[in-house]
Amino acid sequence: MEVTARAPGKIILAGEHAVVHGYTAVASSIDLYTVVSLRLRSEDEDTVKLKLNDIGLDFSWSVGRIKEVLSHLGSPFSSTPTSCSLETIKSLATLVDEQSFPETKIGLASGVYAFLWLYTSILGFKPATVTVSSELPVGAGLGSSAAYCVSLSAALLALSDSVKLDVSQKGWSTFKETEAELVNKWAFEGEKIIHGRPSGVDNSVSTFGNVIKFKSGVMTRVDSNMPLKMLITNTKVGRDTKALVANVSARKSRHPDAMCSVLNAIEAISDEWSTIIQSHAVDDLYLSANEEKLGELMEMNQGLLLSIGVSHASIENVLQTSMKYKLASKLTGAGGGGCVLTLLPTHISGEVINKLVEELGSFGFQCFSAGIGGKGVQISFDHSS
Ligand SMILES: Nc1ncnc2c1ncn2[C@@H]1O[C@H](COP(=O)(O)OP(=O)(O)OP(=O)(O)O)[C@@H](O)[C@H]1O
Ligand SMILES: C[C@@](O)(CCO)CC(=O)[O-]
Ligand SMILES: [Mg+2]
Repeated sequence: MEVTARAPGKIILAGEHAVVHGYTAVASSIDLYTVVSLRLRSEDEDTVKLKLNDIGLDFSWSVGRIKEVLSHLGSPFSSTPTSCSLETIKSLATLVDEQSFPETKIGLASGVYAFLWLYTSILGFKPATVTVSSELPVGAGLGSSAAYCVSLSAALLALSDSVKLDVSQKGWSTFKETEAELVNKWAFEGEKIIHGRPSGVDNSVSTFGNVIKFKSGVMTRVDSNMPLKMLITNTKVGRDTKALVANVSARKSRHPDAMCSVLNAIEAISDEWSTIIQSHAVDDLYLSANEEKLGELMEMNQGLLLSIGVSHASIENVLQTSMKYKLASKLTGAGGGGCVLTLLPTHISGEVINKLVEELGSFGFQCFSAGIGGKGVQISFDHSS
């Protein structure tokens, strides 16, 4: 039996970083997916194989070796969502090191630890082949880590005893609410291994899809009534969410009062975002006025993100370029490089967009658009294998 799970990436419309400290963020899923396929192997094959197509790495562990390395920690682990201890991460690192992880890709190792933790906790020691491939740029602010953890958790749970699914269904299907919550909780545990201190907004929007508001671990669905179009520019400057989040926390402990004021201002921006996108446009004039307000909110949010230290010269370059066309932009996700959003108002001409994309392209940046606010995680069973 083979199962395939796909989980969407996301854009943060307002409130990244602030959300880590208990302030509101607004996020939306996008129609770019990470896809995980999981095939259980017969017991005599005795290996767990992981193929990470986007980063060009393959792993293969014998089940016996995994048991040997983890048994002193009390594995098989609890099959309910549990945090991975530091001691366990050290043992998982042993399993990864034995596969001669290339030094140049060492920043990607935590994703493999997250896989091993989710795998051994949810499926125990069943031999299997797991393949991951993604339409999302990895480590660029579009929630690749969350889409990875959500799609992995979904595929693993789909073939576990913790979830009872109708395997006769054909095509993509969604999870029931309680099952989706379980997927989300496991994905959060995976995100903790990759991020250190995730707020939970990324895995929640990847699991449940659409537009959400998120504060202090609590998700509220936002009924968006506005057609939103964003140009996404990938600066291709590599960055690491874990390090950026840690830097913001350090700045907060150095300047608690100033940072508190900034984070409060970001929360006010998120709240206004969610009010505006929920309102029904009565006519074109009303829609244009709301688009202008969202543009201003993006400019203010970006200014505040600069003040907490997560912008980057490449991001500022995108802002200045889009400003020449009177368009508002902000970074999305953790910043420090990665992707920038530019709001494309309904009545913008195709000619302006083409010129902007060409100019951004001349700096080596890559522009694309994505559908905003689609479904969350889905699964599909293949009965032929
Ligand atoms: N398709 C993938 N294959 C393998 N590992 C992945 C994949 N997608 C994400 N990862 C893991 O997630 C890490 C990137 O996560 P990170 O949080 O830094 O970036 P992001 O999630 O793309 O951006 P943001 O958190 O700002 O939205 C990688 O280093 C890797 O460990
Ligand atoms: C930077 C951050 O706020 C968003 C990353 O997409 C981190 C988080 O919320 O976990
Ligand atoms: Mg991430």
